[in-house]
Amino acid sequence: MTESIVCRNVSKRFTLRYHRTLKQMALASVRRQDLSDTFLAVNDVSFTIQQGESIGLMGLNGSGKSTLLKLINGIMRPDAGEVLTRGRIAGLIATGAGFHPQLSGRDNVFLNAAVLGLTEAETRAKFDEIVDFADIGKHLDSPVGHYSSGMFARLGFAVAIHVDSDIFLADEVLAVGDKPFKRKCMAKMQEVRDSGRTLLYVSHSPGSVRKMCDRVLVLEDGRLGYDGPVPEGIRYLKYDGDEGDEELQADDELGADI
Ligand SMILES: Nc1ncnc2c1ncn2[C@@H]1O[C@H](COP(=O)(O)OP(=O)(O)OP(=O)(O)O)[C@@H](O)[C@H]1O
Repeated sequence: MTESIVCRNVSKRFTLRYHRTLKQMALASVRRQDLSDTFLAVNDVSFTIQQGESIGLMGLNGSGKSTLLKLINGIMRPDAGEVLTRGRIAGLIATGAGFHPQLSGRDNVFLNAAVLGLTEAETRAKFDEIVDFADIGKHLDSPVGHYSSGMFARLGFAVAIHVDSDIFLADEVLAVGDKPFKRKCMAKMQEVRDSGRTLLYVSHSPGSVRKMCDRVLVLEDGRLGYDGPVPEGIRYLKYDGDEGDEELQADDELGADI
């Protein structure tokens, strides 16, 4: 087996900023007190993912999932520990990331693909497929600064999924897309999984994680609370008690990020 992602005692610290009165600031300055609080968004997290594994990254809002993906992707550096990855990484982490607002969708496909490591010729060869998948019609030639968040996600996901990567990171992909697009994304991610690429998929939806993943990591206040099989992970999160709630169930069937 080949290791694909290794995190060893990874931590990331952020500064908590909140409003202070002028009086509080003046007093702190006189007393030479430091008014900034820091906290660990990712706290001493360790795990190993083998090439071809499909992992659901779950946890409540603010538990550190997106931060962990950014550390794996290399957008951020850890303050402690180390992150090792093997091969090319693609994915959709933050909607609109890697897009230039004043350029058209068409130009942004080339820009985004270049950022992900594709040559111009490679992008040209995949261009029609990418545009077909995004299905944003005549908006392809409008500046992306005027796009809705759903259109951003469509184009970003379309580019990322068509890059031949070894690791695919998916965060919030399904949160803003409409239902037909969500179905399309799920099908495409299943293809990614079946092709032996490593899939790390952030989701709040037990249904889509059951469908897509063979292992679950659960973050709790930045710490890795659970790492193991999917059904137990969903039970650990207490996400398995929605049986009576028709609205949640309907969303879940589609694999929506609720
Ligand atoms: N750049 C930053 N500076 C300061 N704090 C940050 C920054 N990015 C994230 N945080 C904080 O770190 C914590 C973890 O955020 P993160 O986005 O990783 O959570 P998440 O699990 O992805 O949440 P959600 O499910 O809501 O998307 C939150 O408290 C968030 O406010």
